[in-house]
Amino acid sequence: MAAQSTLRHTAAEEAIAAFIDKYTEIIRTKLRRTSRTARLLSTLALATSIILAGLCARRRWKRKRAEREQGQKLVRTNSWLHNSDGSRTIYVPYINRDRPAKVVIHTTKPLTFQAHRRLFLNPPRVSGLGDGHVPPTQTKPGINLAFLHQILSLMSIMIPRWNSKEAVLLVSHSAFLMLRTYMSLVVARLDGEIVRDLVAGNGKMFLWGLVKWLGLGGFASYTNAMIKFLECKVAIAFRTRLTRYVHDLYLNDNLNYYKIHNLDGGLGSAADQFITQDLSQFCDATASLYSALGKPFVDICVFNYQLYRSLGPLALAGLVGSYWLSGTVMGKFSPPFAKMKAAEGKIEGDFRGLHARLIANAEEIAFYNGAETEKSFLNREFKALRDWMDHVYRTRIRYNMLEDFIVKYSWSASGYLLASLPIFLPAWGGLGGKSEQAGRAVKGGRERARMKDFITNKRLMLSLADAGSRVMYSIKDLGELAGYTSRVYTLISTLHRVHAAAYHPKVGEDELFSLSDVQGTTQLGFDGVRLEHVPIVAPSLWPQGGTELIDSLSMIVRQGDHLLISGANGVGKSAIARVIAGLWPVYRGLVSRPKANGEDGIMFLPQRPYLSIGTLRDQVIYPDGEADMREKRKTDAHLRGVLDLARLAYLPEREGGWDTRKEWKDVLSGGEKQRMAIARLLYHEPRYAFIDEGTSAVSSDVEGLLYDTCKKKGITLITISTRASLKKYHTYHLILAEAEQLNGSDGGSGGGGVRWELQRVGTETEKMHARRELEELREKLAQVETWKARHAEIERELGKVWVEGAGEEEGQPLPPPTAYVVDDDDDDGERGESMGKGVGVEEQQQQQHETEVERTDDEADYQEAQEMGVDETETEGGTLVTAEVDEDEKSAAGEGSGVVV
Ligand SMILES: Nc1ncnc2c1ncn2[C@@H]1O[C@H](COP(=O)(O)OP(=O)(O)OP(=O)(O)O)[C@@H](O)[C@H]1O
Repeated sequence: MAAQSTLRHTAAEEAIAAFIDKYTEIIRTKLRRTSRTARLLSTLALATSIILAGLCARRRWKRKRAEREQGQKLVRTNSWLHNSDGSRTIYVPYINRDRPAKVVIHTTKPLTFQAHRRLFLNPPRVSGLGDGHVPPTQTKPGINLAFLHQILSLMSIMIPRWNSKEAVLLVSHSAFLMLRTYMSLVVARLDGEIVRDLVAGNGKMFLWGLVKWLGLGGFASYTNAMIKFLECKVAIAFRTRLTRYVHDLYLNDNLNYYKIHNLDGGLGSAADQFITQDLSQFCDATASLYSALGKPFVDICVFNYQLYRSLGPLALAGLVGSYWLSGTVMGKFSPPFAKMKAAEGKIEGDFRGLHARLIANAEEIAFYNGAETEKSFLNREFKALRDWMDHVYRTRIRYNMLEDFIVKYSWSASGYLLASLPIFLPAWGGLGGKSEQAGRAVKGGRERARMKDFITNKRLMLSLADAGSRVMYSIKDLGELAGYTSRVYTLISTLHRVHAAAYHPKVGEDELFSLSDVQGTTQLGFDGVRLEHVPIVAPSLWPQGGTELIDSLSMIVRQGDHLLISGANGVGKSAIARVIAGLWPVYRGLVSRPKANGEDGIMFLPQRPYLSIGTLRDQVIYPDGEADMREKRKTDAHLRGVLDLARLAYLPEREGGWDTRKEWKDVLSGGEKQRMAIARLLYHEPRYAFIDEGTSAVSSDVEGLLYDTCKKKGITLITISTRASLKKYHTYHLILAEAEQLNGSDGGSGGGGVRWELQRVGTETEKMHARRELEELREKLAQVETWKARHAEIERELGKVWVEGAGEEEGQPLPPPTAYVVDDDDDDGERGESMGKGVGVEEQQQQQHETEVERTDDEADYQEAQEMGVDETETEGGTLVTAEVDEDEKSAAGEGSGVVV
């Protein structure tokens, strides 16, 4: 054996050596024939190309390394890159890879949205999705024409071009599906052959059949795995397209993310459920249905043809008949899966929404100790979900029974029947029948031929039954897909409606101040903030009309004219900011404002400070990212200066640097959050800024400094506050108040009874107003003096009544008025006076009763005054100040005696 192996080894080596010699000789001969110069040149070319390839490889490696480092830095700083074509490059950290993945995101073009409006806002009448009017009315989800229109419309987003990645994935998926069908055919034939050889006792062929079987099995397994893989890839690709499209439509300058909840209301409060869960389920269902329907469809065509050939036309008619019957019966008894899925999505969304609310408001709920109440809300919602799921499962039992019986048993029975055709009715039995007739002549070969044909046909029929059952099961899946499709279509059509402001009422149904009644104009690019005859209206959800807060407001704020807007709670102060920011519609009149948000434009600081996810740096520069900051040539040192001005210089050290990531809304205190908002203002340096109660939690000394800093930076401030004390930092004062509270106003009046008045701070008119107010206060004070005198008089009289004791005359002494301290010194004279006046018992009792009533009223007033801690409000030189109650005056007013004026 060893000698044999050595021999074989030597032979192999010799063969290799001969091969090398042969080709070396060829090269040598060729080289000998070429000239010296050619040889030199080719050597040079070879060396150059090697050097160039090396250089390229090095450069490529360097670029990759720089890219990787940049990616890691961008991930750390929560930032991205702007590309010249308007796209963004972001780096996504992989969980089990040290390198982040690079993703380029292209924003959907406005033209694409316009082109798609036709599909989502003006569906064809035949689809039954509304009557051509926008917004389209909702249809019941189901397998109908509306479903066809919806899925085709969504397909135009998911597969935008025939050469897109998604189309390529689908084509490869289809190729593998067809390959698997072909393999099933080959397997069916091989199965028949193996059984035939086994029955015939042909061992060699039987073993060879097994080898082929195993080889085929390996390839079939690969095909199946690829089908699954490509199905998932298609689902992810669809989801990526749809999610990016929805995000571009949802989060843009038109503020659709605000309007969809606050103005349109078409999605309820669960847009997140639509975008996350429903969208993902829709994509999974579409991709799996493609393979669930695509493969069985191909299978059915191919296997039916094969069976037609081997079993004859009667078998084909039988097969088609059994499909038709099964489809009709199952269709009749099928529950409305689409509707059920759509309803399930909604209830799931509501439940999830409640949990999201709990997380967002955890601190507030914890302070109120509201866990029990929140739990009962959650349990109630979950019960609704559970009841619904119970109902769905119960409905499914009947359908599953029917489905199982039809697919597993009735089809196999008909399969046996059809397979017996060539045996019992050979004339009608196709190829099988013919071979049956031929086999009768060959003794012994008949059984074997029958066996082979039967096994092949049985396998074909099994595959056919499998394909048919998948089609039948897919009817249910198709119904569920219709439910998801309806939800996703509703999401995108609602977004298109909000984006295009496509609100058209039916004739004669236009409500005042509804979304279809928006007639105002917004002028962007104005250097200032101007409102001309603009009604301030709190909008209601479409199609209801809004509530008018102020009927016509006109004002103008120019550079350097700082304006304070004050008024009672709920009067509509923030509403003005909402109208100017474009959150609420301009129903009438003209609104002019700067175009840009932020630098050189306008900025709005909302009442509730917002802190984003990300690093500490992101909190200061929001809504900019680090890339924007670098583009503006601003550095961390600049940010430190900004924080210093906002009195937050200690934050970077305390929190461990600029790149620290935390849940900032929980980390920063109320005042710190407000100062962070001011820091943002100082970073962006806009020309105009709305500050809505932006310093209410900041101490008054720091408040003054912040205002001065902002003004020094050239920011024109428009402050919204209930505190008139902020007036000293402003040039103008817009007062909003109920009509009766605003005397001598030369402003406008609101339909809701709200009037407005614009005053210049510190002018003669304002001083006059202040003087008038002072006069009124003095008058009130004089009244107080009169009340004091009257009170003393009553006390004296009461004292007399008590001492003389009218009850004594009756033999029933009156109980002493315990709340009153009787001054003995004064008593005698007054008692005499009283007696002299001859006050009767009844009269005295009446007097006492009246005094007690008066005392009760006065005590209530006093308590109120004490709770407020202030006595009256005075106006000095255009600044409202509050005067504390003078302690002496308090006691004089009866604190000591228990009587208050
Ligand atoms: N999204 C909304 N939809 C409908 N009405 C709203 C909406 N937001 C506020 N309102 C109503 O509009 C009115 C004015 O609200 P606004 O927030 O402007 O009050 P405000 O004067 O700023 O009060 P505060 O001093 O309490 O902040 C209130 O009656 C409020 O209930």
